[in-house]
This record gives sequence, structure tokens and C-alpha cells, in this order.
Amino acid sequence: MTTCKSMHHTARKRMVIKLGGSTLEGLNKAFFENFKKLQDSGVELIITHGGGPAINRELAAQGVESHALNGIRVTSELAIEIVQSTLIGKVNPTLVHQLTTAGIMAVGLNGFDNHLIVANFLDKDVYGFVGEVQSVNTTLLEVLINAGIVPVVACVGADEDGQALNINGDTVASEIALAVNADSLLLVTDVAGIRIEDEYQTEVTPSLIAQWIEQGHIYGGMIPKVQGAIDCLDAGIPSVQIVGDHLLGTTIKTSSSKSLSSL
Ligand SMILES: Nc1ncnc2c1ncn2[C@@H]1O[C@H](COP(=O)(O)OP(=O)(O)O)[C@@H](O)[C@H]1O
Ligand SMILES: CC(=O)N[C@@H](CCC(=O)OP(=O)(O)O)C(=O)O
Repeated sequence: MTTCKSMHHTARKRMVIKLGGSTLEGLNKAFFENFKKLQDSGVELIITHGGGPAINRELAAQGVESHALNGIRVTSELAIEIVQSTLIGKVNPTLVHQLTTAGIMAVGLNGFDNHLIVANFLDKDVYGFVGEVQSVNTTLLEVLINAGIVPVVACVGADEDGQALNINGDTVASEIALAVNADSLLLVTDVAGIRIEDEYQTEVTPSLIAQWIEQGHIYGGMIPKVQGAIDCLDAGIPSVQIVGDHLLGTTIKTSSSKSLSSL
């Protein structure tokens, strides 16, 4: 019996999906119903999200300055309060509502819950209240997944003193994918994948990505996505995709399977 059960478990696919703030507000019921179908077909889902545009609006409304450096928001003491309340208080429950409306049992979480995301200051002098992930406690995620519940994780970490730290949503997604040993990572954003000189790429390798960053073809918010993708591939997660809201986009692979046709 035990063998049977564990074999069943290892056969299940586990997928981490990150919904970017750039696309979050335009997603409809049909989009979320795709996730319901995935879950019904036996895929274990963990959803993470960002919320850059919502944070920008709230910062502007309160007259708090912030700017990005290498795709990371430089986050002052005033700004972290707004990041925390916007992501955990507004963006996360809105997303949980959309998922539950699509028939998915979903529960909202953030880095504070059962030490889910323990973080250190990345570099306080340069970035302010931005976190670098120190550890991900997967215990709670496993409990929820086993009960058929989809965890929905806001990208706020907590340091050992209980200070909230802002972490890029793509970074949280890849760290969680690594921690739960996901079979795939899907980053949903506002573009249909990586675009190079006006052409969307269907399949790319880490070495091409490094070249494109160097040449400035990949910049800004795309940088934490490809970095997270490469970290996952390096750790053996077989599939990472960056897609638009139609779920079409770029697959990042360690080596191209197109070598014959492209020769
Ligand atoms: N090579 C590239 N291909 C596609 N998008 C890119 C590229 N380089 C930079 N970008 C930018 O990255 C953005 C997506 O990142 P971001 O705005 O942070 O989205 P999200 O909120 O989904 O994390 C795109 O809208 C585009 O402006
Ligand atoms: C440190 C850092 O940059 N945090 C991000 C967190 C939100 C996020 O990542 O949102 P997107 O998914 O929309 O990019 C920020 O403050 O914007």
C-alpha cells in the first residue's frame, strides 16, 4: 500500500505559476478556469504573484518616491509599509477571490506565514528594505497541496526580527519552485515571452540569454525572470517558461532541441 501511495505521489506533476503585476489586472474568468482544469487533471499548483503597478499607484497616491535599480525596487522605510499593505492587503485577496470564483480552493499567504520566506537585507545601503531569500519553509505548502488547496503567495519576506522585506515576485517564484522541487515554473507576464529585435523567441538557452543581457536586448523587469529561470534550470527543474496571458511564449532550456533543423 505504502509503495503504491508513494509511487502515485511521485507521478504527480508540481507546477509553480507566477502572475506578474503587469498582467494581473487584465485576467478574466476563463484564464483562471485553465488553472482549475490543470488542478483537476492532477497537477499540484502553487501560485505566486507580484503587483508592481498596484504598488506604483499606491506610492504615487501617498507621495512616496521609489525607483528601480537592476529591475529591483529601491524600497525606503515608508515604501515598505506601502508594498506590504498593497501586496498582502489588496493584490493577494483580489487574486484569491478570482481563483475561488473559478472553483479553486485557494488560500492567501506571504513570507510571514510559518516562516514561509525568511529573508535578509539584500544590501540596505543600496536597496533599502529589500530582501534576499535565506530560506523557504515548505511545510505549510505541502500540507495545503496535499489537501487540494492552492497556496497563493505574495512576494513579501520577513527577517528574523519580523521586519517585512520587499522581494521581486520572479525571485520568490523561482525560490519556491526550487524549494518544493517543482517540475515546472511558469512566469506569466504582459508580453508573449522574450522578444529580441522584434521577434518573440520560442526556445532559448541560458548562454543566449547571457549574451542578450550583455547586448541590452533583455533589460528591466525581464532580468529577474531570466535569472530565476536559469537558477531553476541549473538546479535541475526541467521546464521554465515565460508567457503572456494566452500562455504562449518562450521556453528556456539548457540545450536546444532544434539543433538538427537549424543546422
Ligand atoms: N527582451 C525582452 N523581451 C520582452 N520583454 C522585455 C525584454 N526586455 C525587457 N522587457 C520588459 O520586461 C517587461 C516584463 O517585466 P515586468 O514589467 O517586470 O512584468 P511583471 O509585472 O509581469 O513581472 C516587459 O513588458 C518589457 O517591457
Ligand atoms: C524588490 C522588488 O522589486 N519588489 C517588487 C515586488 C512586486 C513585483 O515583483 O511585481 P511584478 O511582478 O509586477 O514585477 C516591487 O516592489 O515592485
